[in-house]
Amino acid sequence: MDEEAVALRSLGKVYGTGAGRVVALHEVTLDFVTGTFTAVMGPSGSGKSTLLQCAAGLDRPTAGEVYLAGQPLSPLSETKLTLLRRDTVGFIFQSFNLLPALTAELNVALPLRLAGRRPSRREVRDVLAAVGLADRARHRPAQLSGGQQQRVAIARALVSKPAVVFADEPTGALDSATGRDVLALLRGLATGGQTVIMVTHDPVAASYADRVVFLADGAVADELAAPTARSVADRMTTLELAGARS
Ligand SMILES: Nc1ncnc2c1ncn2[C@@H]1O[C@H](COP(=O)(O)OP(=O)(O)OP(=O)(O)O)[C@@H](O)[C@H]1O
Repeated sequence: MDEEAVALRSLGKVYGTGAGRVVALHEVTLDFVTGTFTAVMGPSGSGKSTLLQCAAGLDRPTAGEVYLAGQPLSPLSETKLTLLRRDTVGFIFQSFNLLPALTAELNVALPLRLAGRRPSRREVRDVLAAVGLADRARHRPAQLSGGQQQRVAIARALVSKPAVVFADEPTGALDSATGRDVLALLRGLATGGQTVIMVTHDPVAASYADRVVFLADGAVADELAAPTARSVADRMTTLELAGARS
């Protein structure tokens, strides 16, 4: 399975028991080929965030298997899983989770320091430059705009050069111009050989991907290759109408 950076096999996730039981994912089988950019879309509650959390090894599925870099996750202890995540994946969330007391460069360096490495200033400055923040390295989050903070968070996710980048609504809090910059950056990562998996509600954001996977009621409802904003929006309307009828 070396061509797939991430593979999901008959993945299931059930939350709660009895009357409070929710089936968030059911029999989801998907491959995310190395060097591709996939957008995951679907109505609210369709299981997008759950899929991302399970695929990234942040949450355990209740059925099926996740393969990350060819490695099945279910046999791994929490410690081994943490190490694999640290070496393999980067996360970008809508909330930036930067440490307010640290400068941009210290925020970016943090994951490497936590992994016991002492990153060179050059390494950190290069990744800040890649997100267009070369001149902001010494600024703290409160001295940066929302878009700049998101780019610091992206630099932090990228500094360890992860094989797989997971992004949950990465442009949700950004204005459209900054959002486009972030999407172009994610597109560039995939072109450079990293694998990007992004949850979004926005057809324009999805159009930057190579493929869109549509979820409905915790299952894969459809896929679209070479998406355009128009084709994604049309497909979503069709799925929503089908959902409203069922
Ligand atoms: N920790 C939890 N406990 C119980 N139910 C949960 C939990 N997390 C998610 N769910 C339920 O699982 C289903 C899928 O949720 P999920 O957050 O994955 O959907 P989503 O497609 O990301 O939604 P949204 O677009 O609104 O963020 C929903 O019915 C949700 O209420």
